[in-house]
Formats: sequence, C-alpha cells, structure tokens
Amino acid sequence: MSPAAARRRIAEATDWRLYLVTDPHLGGGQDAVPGIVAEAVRGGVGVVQVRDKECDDDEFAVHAAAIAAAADRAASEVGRRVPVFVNDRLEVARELGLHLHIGQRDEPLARARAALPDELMLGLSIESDVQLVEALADPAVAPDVIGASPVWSTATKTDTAPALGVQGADRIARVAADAGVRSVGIGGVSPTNVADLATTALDGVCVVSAIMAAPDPRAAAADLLARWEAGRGTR
Ligand SMILES: Cc1ncc(COP(=O)(O)OP(=O)(O)O)c(N)n1
Ligand SMILES: Cc1nc(C(=O)O)sc1CCOP(=O)(O)O
Ligand SMILES: [Mg+2]
Repeated sequence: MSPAAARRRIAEATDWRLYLVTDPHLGGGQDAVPGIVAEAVRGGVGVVQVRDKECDDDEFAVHAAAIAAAADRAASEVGRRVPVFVNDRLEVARELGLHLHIGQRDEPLARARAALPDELMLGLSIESDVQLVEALADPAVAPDVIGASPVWSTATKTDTAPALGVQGADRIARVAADAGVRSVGIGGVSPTNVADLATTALDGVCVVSAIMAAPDPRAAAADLLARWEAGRGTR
C-alpha cells in the first residue's frame, strides 16, 4: 500500500465524533495536559490536537511527545487508535511523526502537504465556502480533514473569522463530504449545543474548554459524545 493510501485508511478508521484541542492555560499548566488527555480519551475522545501558542518549538516537541504517549496508552487500554495532530508547527510534526493541523494564516496548504510525509494526515481550518473550494481544487494537496471555523464565537480564541452558525457549517461539511474529506466543527461547542451540530453533515465536533476546563475531563467527554449521539439520532 502506498503511504497516501495508508493515510486515507487512517482517516477512514478514525472516530472523528469528538476531537480535543489542548490548551495548557485552561488545563492548569503544561504538566497537567497529558493526564487530562488520557482521561478524555478514556471518556471517548477520538482525536487529539496539541496546541500551545506560547512555548518555543523545542519545548513544544517535549510537550507534544508526552501528550502523544499519554493518548496512545489510554487508547490502547480501551482498544482504540487515537490520532494526534500538532497545531501549526510543521517541523515538530515531521520530527515526531505526528499529523498536522494548519489554518488559513499558517504554512500554505500545498507547501505543508509537500513537506509532510505522505502517511501523515493534514488538517485545515475552513472559514468560508470560498476557502473550501480553493482547498479542494487539487486533490493531490487537499486536506484529509477540515475544521469548519468558528461555528460560534468563543472566548477561547477571539481572533477568528465571523461565526458560520449551524447552517454555514453544514453547507461546508456537505461539500467536504462530497470530496471525501472529513469535517469537524470548532468554536463555542458545549454540552448545550453539541446536539444541534449532530444534525449536520459534520463528522464530529472539536472542543477546547468543554473538556480542558472541566473538573472531570473523562465525564465531560462521555457526556459530549452521548449528546452528539442523541442529536445524531434525530437527523
Ligand atoms: C480542527 C481545528 N480547526 C480549526 C483550528 C483553528 O486553526 P487556526 O485557524 O490556524 O488557529 P489556531 O488554532 O492556530 O489558533 C484548529 N486549531 N483545529
Ligand atoms: C482553536 C480554535 N480555533 C477556532 C477557529 O474558529 O478557528 S475556535 C478555537 C477555540 C475553540 O475553543 P472552545 O471549544 O473553548 O470554544
Ligand atoms: Mg494555526
């Protein structure tokens, strides 16, 4: 199997329903994050992204390696595979052999795809219909997953594009699905609104504060997933 085919198999086998993006501040410091991730995976998180905007690449690499090890251990306990993405930092993703998520103001898509080993997935933030058309134009460099962003405004990240809302995220998810690309909705997702997103064509939701700031990350993940499933049932 070619590395690109292996990557597509990983995307197909991944449980995208609940995707956790880490935040050391909300989690009580870098050292606390691997434990939170392990608990969140035990609660049902299927994908993890390591995000830390403040440290340098060397510190980030140590932090990301600790999180990936914790996610792997917890995933194997429950008999699952949980892919780990690196936020923004292409060189760290290459060094650690982790997947990469980039935004519209990070490394350009074609350059990131060319520099990333073929077996690693590439995620891209999509803030508008036009951005999605551009991202899908060349199947050779198209992302494996997109983050429809933001669905709702959020205090966790304030420098975002205007909110897409449920309908905007659904429109984007439908176009992505037609191209065979997975999609998750990010921004302001909480227990009170996750079921609304489950009625869309999105493959899942992506959260930061709803798990990182929760007193019990395992219970928070299980609750979000149960609410997603309940909403999915009403589609
Ligand atoms: C899954 C997912 N979707 C969107 C984002 C946001 O990425 P970006 O716009 O590059 O912003 P930062 O996260 O880098 O501040 C994401 N991280 N993950
Ligand atoms: C990391 C990130 N990216 C966003 C985007 O819209 O691109 S919103 C966001 C933070 C989402 O945090 P919370 O789940 O706490 O609302
Ligand atoms: Mg970014």
